Amino acid sequence: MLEVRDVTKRFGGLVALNNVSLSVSKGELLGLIGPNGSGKTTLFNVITGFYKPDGGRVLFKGVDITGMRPHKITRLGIGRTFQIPKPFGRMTVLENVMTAAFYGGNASGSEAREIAERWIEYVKLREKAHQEARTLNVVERKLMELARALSTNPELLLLDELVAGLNPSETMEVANLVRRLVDEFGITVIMVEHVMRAVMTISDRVFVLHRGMKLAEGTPEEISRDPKVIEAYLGEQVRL
Ligand SMILES: Nc1ncnc2c1ncn2[C@@H]1O[C@H](COP(=O)(O)OP(=O)(O)OP(=O)(O)O)[C@@H](O)[C@H]1O
Repeated sequence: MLEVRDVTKRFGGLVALNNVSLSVSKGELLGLIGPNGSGKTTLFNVITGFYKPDGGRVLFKGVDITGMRPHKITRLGIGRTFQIPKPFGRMTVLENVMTAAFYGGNASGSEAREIAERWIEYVKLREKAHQEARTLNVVERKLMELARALSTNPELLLLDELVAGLNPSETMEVANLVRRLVDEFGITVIMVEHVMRAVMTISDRVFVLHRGMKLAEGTPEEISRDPKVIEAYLGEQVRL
């Protein structure tokens, strides 16, 4: 479904991604982890066209999408959430999600409403659908962000720290919603996450970035006992 081949991205003298290769199969949930500043968000930005890589290629379903504009990539079937959601605060939840379906998913007006309502229901925000987005709390904003990404009708969904800032029970609730997207809807997911319990519980496979390079890749069990990974995280407040 997705193939990242030897991608390099520099910011001035800083090499944020150094020859990174990664592939994801259809229906897989890949956890993407790594200490702060290891290049996770940069990789998402390269895949979704927000950054043009300095080297390497990105292929989606066999099509070379390297350097394509973000809206075009969305329409090809790659959706994403952002680490810091920026909703239209004075628009309602429904309007926010409909906008994503309309512009990102290319749906007509009535279709957009139907799609938006379906995903709002899925993320359990139905009771808030007619409230302004600015009235939502942290969890609800995250869920609305997820509904917006889903409304663009993605085959591949990139989630950037979706559960950051949530309490442990909210975290597992949202993590389970994500797992169901894969199991019930066949959506392929790459999830960047610092909350190890969530990543290790729901991922099929985990990919570890460290200083812009691949450090390790394997099942959650393999990764949590990999000495290289444990060392990379030493000094960070994470439990593998
Ligand atoms: N637009 C930019 N301009 C300059 N440097 C950048 C830019 N975006 C990212 N970087 C740098 O690239 C490196 C990788 O950053 P990135 O945000 O991808 O890491 P991350 O793994 O997502 O980190 P975190 O877990 O803290 O979100 C960091 O050193 C960061 O400061």
